[in-house]
Amino acid sequence: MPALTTQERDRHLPELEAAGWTVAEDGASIAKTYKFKTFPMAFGFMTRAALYAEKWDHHPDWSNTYNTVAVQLSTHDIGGLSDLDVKLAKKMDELA
Ligand SMILES: C[C@H](O)[C@H](O)[C@H]1CNC2=NC(N)=NC(=O)C2=N1
Repeated sequence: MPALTTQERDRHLPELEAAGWTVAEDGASIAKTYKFKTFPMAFGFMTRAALYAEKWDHHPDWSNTYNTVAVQLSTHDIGGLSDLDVKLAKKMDELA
């Protein structure tokens, strides 16, 4: 999985930032914290996202506290961002 090119970063990252994702200072990951009304809603979101993570063999670094899910996405194999991070970020926004 290749790293996003400069042009791809310029195309995708502003859109993700507008949707509430923040790009890490080193540019190697993106993060977003989702807040739900209840724990079952937070856990339901994680369950749905987990099915895509497994299907795409691309897994989030995330944590859950009650109704909050903090997500960090990065492509560990390359130590940076790839298409899969953009794809999973968009899917998570769709599922939230
Ligand atoms: C062998 C397997 O394809 C890799 O370990 C996958 C699994 N899930 C992964 N998830 C993430 N976020 N980054 C990876 O590089 C990655 N690699």
